[in-house]
Amino acid sequence: MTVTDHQGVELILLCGFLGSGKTSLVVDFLAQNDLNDTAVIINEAGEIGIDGVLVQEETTEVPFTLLSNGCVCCSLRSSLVYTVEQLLEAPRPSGSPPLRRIVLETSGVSKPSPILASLADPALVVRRLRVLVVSTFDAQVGELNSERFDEAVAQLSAAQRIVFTKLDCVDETLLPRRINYVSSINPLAQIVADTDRRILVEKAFQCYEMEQNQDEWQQQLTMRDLSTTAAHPRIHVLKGIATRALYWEDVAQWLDDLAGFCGDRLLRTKLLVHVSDCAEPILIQSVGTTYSMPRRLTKFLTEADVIVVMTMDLDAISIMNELADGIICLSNALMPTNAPQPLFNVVSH
Ligand SMILES: Nc1nc2c(ncn2[C@@H]2O[C@H](COP(=O)(O)OP(=O)(O)OP(=O)(O)O)[C@@H](O)[C@H]2O)c(=O)[nH]1
Repeated sequence: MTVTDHQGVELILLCGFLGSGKTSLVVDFLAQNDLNDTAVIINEAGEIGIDGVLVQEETTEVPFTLLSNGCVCCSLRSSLVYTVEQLLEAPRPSGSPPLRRIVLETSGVSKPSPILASLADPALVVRRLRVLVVSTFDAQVGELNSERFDEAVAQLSAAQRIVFTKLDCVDETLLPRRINYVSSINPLAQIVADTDRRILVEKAFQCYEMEQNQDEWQQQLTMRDLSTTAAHPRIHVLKGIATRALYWEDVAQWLDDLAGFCGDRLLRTKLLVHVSDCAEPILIQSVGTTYSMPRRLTKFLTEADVIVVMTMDLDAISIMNELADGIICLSNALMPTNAPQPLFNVVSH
């Protein structure tokens, strides 16, 4: 892995379980904005593209592609890469600004991890595509989907931003409980739960523009206070601390080892680390075992490292036993219900 600077088009990977309100969110976004810097791709598992029709009803201005009859997380992976490449290459209509954002609405049963692996295609990486995972959470259905379907958990745990939908159908006294539940699955995600639909929709599709929003990033990288959060029975949220001065090569090796050991059980990794061989702190993330390109953060002032690993059915002790000589010590930030406390001590620095 090498460290690069970033710029370019942002791809908003919109996931969320079946019927959780993805298409409605896209339709509202197109309706309330005059978008000339955005393109939309809709993926539907079935042959008949209802979502696509709904979105096209709303706009004829925005470049639109339908990938139907299969999932972009399995059968349509090469079509997805080709489609994104075409959008990035297409000449812009005269008078239009450069393409800034592609919204990819995935089918409700897609898992984000394989899609992210596809989007890590070298053809897209050289075009500096940045990916932001946004997941919808149906506040009316609440916990049910993620209790029953692995896909729903994978979508929520992969997200950098979780947008609550159907808030108009939920008693507002229930909202703190819902937020608590979502935090137990993904304490790192930005939660968007505005009851004003217009504001919610705007926030849902906001580009990260990281260079301008360092404070927001810092806030998101720091885990929320989890003291009142009830833990999910299968999801482990682990925090890490460096046991000695870090070199980038060692960090890269540790991440490879972590992915190799955890495999499918690795849901999410987020590291902001200071390394001895680079003046700026480095940000690297994964969804599943797919790591994003590491980034140097030029405006990040904090001295503290942030290391968070989220796993399914795999605790800190098992990982620490496997990566025994590791440079990073993991402990539980949030204990799954009934799980034993770790036996090792966290080494501070
Ligand atoms: N009351 C209310 N209904 C909503 C809201 N969002 C979506 N719906 C309704 O929920 C149903 C499903 O919404 P969609 O936007 O099609 O959901 P989706 O996630 O795109 O569904 P799939 O494509 O099947 O995965 C539709 O009947 C919508 O009208 C909301 O915020 N409030």
